[in-house]
Amino acid sequence: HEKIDIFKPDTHSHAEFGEAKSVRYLLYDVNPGEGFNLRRDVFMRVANLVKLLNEDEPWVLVLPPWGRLYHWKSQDLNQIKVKWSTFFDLASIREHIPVIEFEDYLKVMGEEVVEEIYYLQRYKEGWTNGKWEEKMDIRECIDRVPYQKDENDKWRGWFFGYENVYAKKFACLSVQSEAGNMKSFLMKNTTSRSVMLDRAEQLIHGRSGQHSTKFWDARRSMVFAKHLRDIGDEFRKEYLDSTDENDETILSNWPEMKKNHGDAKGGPYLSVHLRRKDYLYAHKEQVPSLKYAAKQIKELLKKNKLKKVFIASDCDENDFETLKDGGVAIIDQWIAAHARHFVGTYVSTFSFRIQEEREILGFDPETTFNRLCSESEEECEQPSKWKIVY
Ligand SMILES: C[C@@H]1O[C@H](OP(=O)(O)OP(=O)(O)OC[C@H]2O[C@@H](n3cnc4c(=O)[nH]c(N)nc43)[C@H](O)[C@@H]2O)[C@@H](O)[C@H](O)[C@@H]1O
Repeated sequence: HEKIDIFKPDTHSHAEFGEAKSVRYLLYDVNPGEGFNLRRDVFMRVANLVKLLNEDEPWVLVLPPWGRLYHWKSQDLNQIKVKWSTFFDLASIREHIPVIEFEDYLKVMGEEVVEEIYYLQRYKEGWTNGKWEEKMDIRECIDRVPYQKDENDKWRGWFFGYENVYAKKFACLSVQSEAGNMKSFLMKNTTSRSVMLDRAEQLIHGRSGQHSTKFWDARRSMVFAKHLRDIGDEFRKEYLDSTDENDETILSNWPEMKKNHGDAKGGPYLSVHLRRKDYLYAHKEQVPSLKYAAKQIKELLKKNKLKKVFIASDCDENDFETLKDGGVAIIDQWIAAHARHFVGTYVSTFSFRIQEEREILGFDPETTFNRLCSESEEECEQPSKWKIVY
């Protein structure tokens, strides 16, 4: 067994639970159609479930390798089985909860196995009398599930592209529940060393939603990997006259970093997240034409007395050769997060994650919770201000 330092001193150490309780592993996956930034949101929900579990039992969250993402179109790059450390700083995440990469999990298990899988689904009958009620029950599978039993009674599925992995047990679980309430299910109904929740996006934030410190602790722990931040910082310095010292955006170890709104000044540029592709038809009414976007950008530059603009976009002109698509997107987010003024795209989770990053850095919310409008909107409602709480 490879020795990996997954238990940080401030989380519960294995020894604290006594020898009787051995470490258990929670795995999860998300609906294949979901993009990178919604997946980050699902991570926060599952992370806080693991946080709760660790109050009673030592559980480690197994980070689902990235891959097969609908938006990652670069053909020539090998974009499956991508480790979390490619994008995030695991030491920072471990300040919140114990986590392990899937590859390391397989080494620890010594076998390519997931012991039990629960495929989360809705209730067939929907919400009864239209009221939200917390519940979960093992039920027949409603939709066709992406797991099949082979001739040796092994459950086969995607498993992030690891072809030999199998599960011993499989069931569909209807849920109408916030992530934290899975704790009692896991503690009462499962005993295996490893349990996987597929379609984890079915679980909602609930009480650990955007207004809670729990949400923000998980969010703050998701620090981008240093090698990506460095590329973003290099670009800021070279093209945007932006450094952390001048802009008052110095990042410290997240548990100690508590900024006030307005502490951060930001680099002397405007940043825009201009979402195109599927949004051009999915949100036709709220997404501007390029011409109208340009008009708004010009006005914002004038209003904020800025001369430079950084545009993050998924439009086709993007042509980066050596970085994985996820890496480029993170650098875009990083640079956009450091601007003096930001404007995003209607309901894009990509924009939401930039807004959160700016909250962490300590920007005035007025410079953050903004979006572009389309020419057809009579009232252009601006995004809700999800302010950081400590
Ligand atoms: C309609 C829904 O929209 C949701 O998208 P939305 O929230 O914007 O945000 P994401 O879930 O991140 O998905 C959008 C993906 O498109 C790329 N992308 C978008 N904007 C940029 C950008 O400025 N720069 C770069 N480099 N890449 C960008 C990137 O790969 C990103 O993860 C999706 O999660 C759902 O799957 C669904 O399609």
